[in-house]
Amino acid sequence: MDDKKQPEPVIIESEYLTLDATYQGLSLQEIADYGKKVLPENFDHLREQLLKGEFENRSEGRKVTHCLARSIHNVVTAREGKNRFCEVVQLLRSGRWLGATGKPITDVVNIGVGGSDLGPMMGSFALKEFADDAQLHDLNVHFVSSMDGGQLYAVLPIIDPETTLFIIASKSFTTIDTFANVDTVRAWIEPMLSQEQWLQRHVIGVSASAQKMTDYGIPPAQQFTFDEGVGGRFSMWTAIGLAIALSCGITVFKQMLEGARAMDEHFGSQPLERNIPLLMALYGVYNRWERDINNLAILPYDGRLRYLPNYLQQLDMESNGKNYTYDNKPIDYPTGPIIWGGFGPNGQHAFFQHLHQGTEAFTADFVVVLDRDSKKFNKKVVAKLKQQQRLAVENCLAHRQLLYFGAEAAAQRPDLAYAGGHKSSLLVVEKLTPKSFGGLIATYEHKVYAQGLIFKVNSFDQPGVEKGKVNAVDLGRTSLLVGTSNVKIVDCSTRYSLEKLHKLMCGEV
Ligand SMILES: O=P(O)(O)OC[C@H]1O[C@H](O)[C@H](O)[C@@H](O)[C@@H]1O
Repeated sequence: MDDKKQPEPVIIESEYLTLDATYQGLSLQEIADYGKKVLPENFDHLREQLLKGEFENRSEGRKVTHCLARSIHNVVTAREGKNRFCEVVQLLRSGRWLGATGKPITDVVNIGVGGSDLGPMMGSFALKEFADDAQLHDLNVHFVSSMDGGQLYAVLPIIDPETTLFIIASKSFTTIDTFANVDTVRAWIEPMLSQEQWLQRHVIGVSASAQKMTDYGIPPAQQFTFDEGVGGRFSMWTAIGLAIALSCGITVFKQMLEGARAMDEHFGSQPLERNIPLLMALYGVYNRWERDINNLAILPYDGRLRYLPNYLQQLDMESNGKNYTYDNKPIDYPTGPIIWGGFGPNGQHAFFQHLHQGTEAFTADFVVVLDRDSKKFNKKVVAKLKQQQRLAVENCLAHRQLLYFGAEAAAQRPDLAYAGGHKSSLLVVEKLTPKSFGGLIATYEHKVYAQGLIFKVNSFDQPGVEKGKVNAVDLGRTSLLVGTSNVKIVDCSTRYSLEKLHKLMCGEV
């Protein structure tokens, strides 16, 4: 197979990140020529518009402004115009924020879903070890997103209403999942605190709508807003990232923004042949259109990045999973792929068998971090941890090599034949730092943007999800009617479960 010949190296370095696209099996010249064919003629202008916050999100009638959000100066309360964000982070991290009964806050629960959960959770987890050690007070940060209350079930027993603060994170401040969790919390605090006490000392709201937070009863000094033009899946750079700042400190948060800004600069200034997000976008489109591969596995080989696949799933699939163009014409060609994946080293012991010898086509992004420092352990332990990091990198390289080149089997062992030929990229981060992390996430944002332009979709709306929400409300109304004569359910499968649910709720089963 041609594909398995020694490929030409395609290795592009940037400040925090290297893209090794050698195993995409297309030379730099070939992918650059492809780019010239598929990129819109005015790509340079559109790229500049994005970076300046001037790109038009047509269906929602506003500009796309997440690149402007990458500055701590923008993470302020709209109300007071001063940097209350930093102040609040410092108060909470130093134990000087007291609850209504005078006890310091020890636990913070971020209640949000989608973009109001995935970014803050990923960032807090990835950057925890960089937490500013000078803090006097240890703050535990928890995440609750699921509408079924399953996560609350686990968190409520380990926190105390008197020492817990809740971040209600919701761009729209209407999402039912989030407010279902908040309602349960409001019932839970009752024996210890009044609703008034809770709102005054135990809640921070983050939303694009100050009015909705005020209507909800959140004091202005505990409200953080951000621009409507920042989509939910692009909002971790705004006050939605409060949980990251609380977990790791304001310096870490600022450095993360700085890393993202450096990648904005790279994306905006580098020619196609040296532009990492753009090359990633082009290889992705090539795999989708020319090789007919419908999925991309995200495989981080560093435990700190274990939530990256979940995050990128929303970023990419909600942005480019579209079958209509930005000017509302039906699309008859493939658009964004299915994004899936998981923590690479553990995946080796779980789903990699299918990658090596299954019958489906896929592509993958392997993400490795070469080295790590830790001031938290003695020299001997640090040396061991470095060896572990190296072990993970070597495993990553070995598997991806086998996936690309395959292996011949001896005549008597056909089960050991690996067809190979699987295309992948390798993203190399020398050391995971707040800056390189910010740069990595911004790389994917720009990749998704460039692909959206090629697919001719609006990457910044999500009407399918919104229709799903409306249907869920309708079904909820129908559900209440089950058991009465005027119920209208469209299909037998939905009827079966609703009737069973109704009986359970009425105690008939
Ligand atoms: O932040 P919120 O307004 O609560 O929205 C949370 C999530 O809900 C939705 O269903 C959207 O599809 C997501 O893009 C969004 O991140």
